[in-house]
Amino acid sequence: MQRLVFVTGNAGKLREVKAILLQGTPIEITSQALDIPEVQGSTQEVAREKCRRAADLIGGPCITEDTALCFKALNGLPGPYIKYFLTELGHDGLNKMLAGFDTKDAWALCTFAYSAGPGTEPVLFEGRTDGRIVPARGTANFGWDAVFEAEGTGRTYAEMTPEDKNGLSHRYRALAKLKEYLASANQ
Ligand SMILES: O=c1nc[nH]c2c1ncn2[C@H]1C[C@H](O)[C@@H](COP(=O)(O)OP(=O)(O)OP(=O)(O)O)O1
Ligand SMILES: [Mg+2]
Repeated sequence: MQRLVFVTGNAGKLREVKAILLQGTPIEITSQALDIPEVQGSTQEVAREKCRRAADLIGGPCITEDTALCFKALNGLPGPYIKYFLTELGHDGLNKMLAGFDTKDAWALCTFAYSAGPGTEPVLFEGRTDGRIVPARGTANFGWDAVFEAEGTGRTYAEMTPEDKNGLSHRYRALAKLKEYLASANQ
């Protein structure tokens, strides 16, 4: 059994990561809720730096995760800053940001970072799910789930069962790569 500390302050992320990883992996996730300061920059820079700081804080191997929500009309913004946009503007405000643009296309991007311990360079695993921004639909219990309609489904994440979301989400796709990496590193 491989033990990994997932450093996150977000209960929704932890719930989904546990559900996805339970499907046949010898990885046990424990978590520490630390709110790590996040630098500005590309999604990769943000992810690397957060993981470095987390490894320093816990003094051992860990994973961290960053989620970006990227609007095509805005060249990928808000991207890694979506948390602040969501807090300040809400679901309605995110829709209004796109009012003057023809395309509501968007993508959700998840970046897991794995650090083998303090002083090591984090390795990144990205997963992306395409979709578009729509007026809120469904049970809004996690972040921007209600305003993100996943391509080809006609449903927002908030209208899906957890199983359906976890079968096609940005997080699921990134975790699949992390799982594969950990499995081969363990041989
Ligand atoms: O699947 C998702 N469906 C809907 N909303 C989501 C999802 N995943 C993250 N979110 C939200 C949480 C936060 O408002 C922002 C990401 O910000 P982000 O810094 O990565 O997360 P966080 O600060 O809440 O937790 P952490 O302690 O792991 O950094 O998007
Ligand atoms: Mg954060």
